[in-house]
Formats: sequence, C-alpha cells, structure tokens
Amino acid sequence: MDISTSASLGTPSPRFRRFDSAKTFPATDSHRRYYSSLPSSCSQSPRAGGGGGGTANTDTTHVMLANSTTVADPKVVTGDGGYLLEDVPHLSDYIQDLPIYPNPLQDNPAYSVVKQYFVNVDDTVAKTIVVSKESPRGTHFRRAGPRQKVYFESDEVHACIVTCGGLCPGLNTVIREIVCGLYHMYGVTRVLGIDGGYKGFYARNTISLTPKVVNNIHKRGGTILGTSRGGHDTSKIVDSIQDRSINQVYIIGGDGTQKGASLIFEEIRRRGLKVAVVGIPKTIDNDIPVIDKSFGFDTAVEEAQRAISAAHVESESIENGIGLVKLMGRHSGFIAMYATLASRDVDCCLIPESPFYLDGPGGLFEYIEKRLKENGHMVIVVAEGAGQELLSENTRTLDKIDASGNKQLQDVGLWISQKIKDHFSKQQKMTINLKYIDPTYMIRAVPSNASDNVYCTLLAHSAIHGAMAGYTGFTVGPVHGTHGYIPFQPITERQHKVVITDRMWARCLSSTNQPSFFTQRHLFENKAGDELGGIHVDDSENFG
Ligand SMILES: Nc1ncnc2c1ncn2[C@@H]1O[C@H](COP(=O)(O)OP(=O)(O)OP(=O)(O)O)[C@@H](O)[C@H]1O
Ligand SMILES: O=P(O)(O)OC[C@H]1O[C@](O)(CO)[C@@H](O)[C@@H]1O
Ligand SMILES: [Mg+2]
Repeated sequence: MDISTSASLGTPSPRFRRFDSAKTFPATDSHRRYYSSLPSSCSQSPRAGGGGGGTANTDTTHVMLANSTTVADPKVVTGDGGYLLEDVPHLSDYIQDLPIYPNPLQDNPAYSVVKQYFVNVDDTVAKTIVVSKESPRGTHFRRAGPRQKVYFESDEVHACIVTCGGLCPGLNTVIREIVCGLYHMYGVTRVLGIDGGYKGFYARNTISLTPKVVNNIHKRGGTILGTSRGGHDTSKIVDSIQDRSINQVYIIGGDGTQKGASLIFEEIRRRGLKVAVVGIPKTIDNDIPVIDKSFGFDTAVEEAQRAISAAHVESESIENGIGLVKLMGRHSGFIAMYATLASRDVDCCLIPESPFYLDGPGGLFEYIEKRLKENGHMVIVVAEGAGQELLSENTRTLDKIDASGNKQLQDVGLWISQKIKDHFSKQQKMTINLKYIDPTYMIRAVPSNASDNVYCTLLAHSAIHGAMAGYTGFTVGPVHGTHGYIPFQPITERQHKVVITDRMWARCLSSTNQPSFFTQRHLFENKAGDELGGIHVDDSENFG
C-alpha cells in the first residue's frame, strides 16, 4: 500500500510519519508559503452537490471537507537521516471511501513480460544527488510509474488535454502519447482535446481524440490543439470540467501554465471533485526548475546548429564578417549556451544571466575588434533576453506585456547589430560585414527529434500512471534521470537559470574565448544578486 493511501485509510506505513503540525514542520520558507496557502476550511462551492455533472460524491465529500483537516495537511513525510518526501496530493486526501481497482496493466501482454512492472510504493527520487558523508538524506519526490491499484475504472475515465503558452517541439508527441497510452495501457477511450489553451475550456469547441486521430501528429510541429496566452479564468475552467464530466485533466505548458494548473487543482479540491489534475512541463527555454530538462530543448539546440552554421559560412566568406544569431531564451540562456557548446563555431555567447557591456576595455566592441584581427570573421550568439537592461537604458521603452502578463522583450539581435555597425563605421578603423539571422520561430515550430520523442512518451506515460493511481495536483518530470511526481509549488516558485558560477558556463566561455565581461568584484559586491540572474546558488545543476 502506498504512503498516501495508507495515510488516508488510517494505516500508516511504518517507515514514514506524516507531519500534522506547522510547529514541528522543519521545511523551508517555500514549504511554509505553500502549506499556509492551503485552505484551512472548505466552503461549499456554488456547484458542489448541485448536479453539475461532477463525478464525485460531492455531498459526502463536502461534509468531510468541512470537518476534516486532511486537506490542509502538508504532504511532507520524514524518515531517518533527514529524509524528507515532498509528496503530491491524492484524491483520497479529500474524498472518502474511493473504490480501488486492480491495475489493468497486469493483464496487458506488452507489460506482463516486464519483471517489475509496478514501482515500489515507497520508491522516491532524490532532489539532490551530490552528497557527502555527513549530508542529510534531503528532499525526495515520489517516483513516477504504474501502481498495483488504480482509482479509476477504464470506462469511467473521461480525460482532457490542453496545451498553453508558446509552441515547443514535442507538443504533438505528448498529446499523441497521452491518448495512445490511456487507450493501450488502461483501455480509456474517452479523451477530449481542448481547443486553443485555457480559454478553450469555456470559449471554444473540443476535439475528440482517438489513437487514429493522433496517429501521425508527432511528425508535425506545433500543437494540433492550438494554444494561447492569457484567458485563465479558474472558475469558468472548473465549471467546464465539471459540466463535461471530465475527471482527468492533462495540462501541457510552461511556468505560467503550471501556475494556472495549480489554481485549477485547488478549485477542484475545494469543490470536492474526483478529478485528477496533472501538469506536463513544457518550455523551449528550459526555464522550469527541479526537472533535468524540458522536452523540445534538445530539438531546439539541434535546430539552432543550422542557423549557427549558416552564420559561420556567411561570416567566413567575407572580409571581417560577423554572423549574429538570435536564439530564444527569455530569462534563461540554456539554448544559447548549449547551441554554442555544441557548435564550436561560436566566438561569443551572450545570455540574460551574464551581464555584458559594449564600450571600453573588456567590452564587446573591443573583443570583436580583437577577434576579427586574429581570425578575419566571427560568430556571435545572443539569447533574446540578454542585455535587456542595456536596451532599456538606450531606448525609451514602455513596459509592454503579453496577454499572460509576461514582459515583452525588445529585439536584442537587431539592437546589437545596429550598435556594432554604428561603432565600426564611426571608428573608421575597420570595415565590417554583419549578417543578422533570427531563426527563433523556425526553431520552435519544428517537430521534435528522436530523443525528444522518446522523452515525450515517458512524460505522457508517467502522467497517465499518476492520474490513474489517484494522484493529483502534480507535475511530472525526470529528476536526475528518474521520473518523479513533483508538487506544483517547487516547479512554479522560481525559474531555472544558467548558473554562471557553475562549470557549464565556464566550459562555454572557454570554448568561445570571450571575456566574461564581469570581474570577481562584480560577483561579490553585487548585493542585488538577482540582477545577475543565475549567480545565486542553485541546487539544481546545469547538467553537470
Ligand atoms: N499566475 C498565473 N495564474 C494563473 N494562470 C496563469 C498564470 N500565469 C499564466 N497563466 C496562464 O497560463 C497560460 C500560459 O501562460 P504563459 O503565456 O505565461 O506561458 P507559459 O505556460 O509560461 O509557457 P512559455 O512561457 O513557455 O511560453 C495562459 O493562458 C495564462 O493565462
Ligand atoms: O509566442 P510569443 O508570444 O511570441 O512568445 C515568445 C516567447 O515564448 C518563448 O518561446 C517561450 O515559450 C520564449 O522563448 C519567447 O520569448
Ligand atoms: Mg513562461
């Protein structure tokens, strides 16, 4: 029996102890923020028990919710040696007497040959794996995978899938694998696609998704469901989920989407509905923390090589040629850093986390001049979020935001190209030939490569196993290579950024030979560490 099941059924596992009191809660501030935000009592929803098509026994549930502390209990479990499990919610936390069924995978010909096709109920995944002899065992997440018992019967499941935020290679693969995985592993036949992001729940049509409909979609870029920014109205979305009798919600999207998913989960729990809410992290920028990397990222890095190669060919074919490539990365420069490292043709990589300057000793202009004198040409890669502070110093800008509230960035590629041209034409020392390539949307729109396709399949399967096992309010993803179920809060509380004091950035600098543009003095004197993006200590590594 797994931990949450045992807790809710009153038969605690001997290895684990639930935390019941905030006073004895040893976790971090972020834990406290999360758990203090949980409802201490649950009020009756306008729809609860009102026959709105919800599948839960809402009457019983709400009596229980009103009198129970189960909902507000932190899902944190401790064990020996400082072991801490940041567990995810379970439907049985707030709905009593849910029926449990044997997992149909037991009879699945493909899986029945697998020696251990169910994960051990106590299996968890360590958040930090670099430890020393004295280290406490630290934070863990519940391991993803199929459980012996499930909380949904196959013909009871009515799932839906929604994609939100910007495009990313692999979206269609995740959609395909959720549909096919539900069908082939669990015999689920009713899956709805929500058209056009969150607002599609209440403003658009739905699409019926079957293995036949999704069969070839992984070969296409984009999302067959469409996507959007803005339009998250929690109450309307949950009304729609309830009205359509949906009981598994798969939400694919970035940091904003996962914040929205967390609100949907809270509202569903408040209404006492038997609906599993599962987030699948999507971000081409790789800016979601905790997980190893996001799907589509590898494809983006690979696709970026084509633009960098073109920039290299152009620049080396002409006197003092400069090829300048802009890549995506609003707040995190992972695509630029990895594309630079992979290519070996790049002489300078500029990312949001590492401030730079143009004029004077040690500045970008000086480096360009030196590099052109040495080599006759150069390639510069710039992430779209790099140098934004310089742009706003130099240009009068209104802070524009998109429909989701994200700051709209100015085009650093165009700006820097113009600055370089102006500098060298004013100096009259050197004639340069600059070619600016902006492949950003082309990179985002391609289908996912082979390794991302496999990764997307694993994500979809982990998500399905979790929902079928009754877990809810969680995101799936690999943590040091093993998939885990991660509560929304650690995923949404901060962004994953390149840590410029880590070895990976040093590798990048050493491959380009560019100056680091800041000195030790900057590192230690800058009180507002955040301005320097990733300079703060980050417990997740930049893949080594
Ligand atoms: N804080 C929030 N609370 C509720 N919903 C949100 C929040 N932030 C964003 N959303 C909703 O999530 C959806 C996607 O958000 P956003 O446009 O920020 O993209 P994203 O998921 O962060 O993906 P990406 O940044 O990778 O493109 C939008 O529909 C938006 O309304
Ligand atoms: O699609 P839009 O709204 O132009 O957004 C572009 C942004 O989306 C992202 O691709 C993230 O999804 C960023 O890299 C980029 O800044
Ligand atoms: Mg985002």
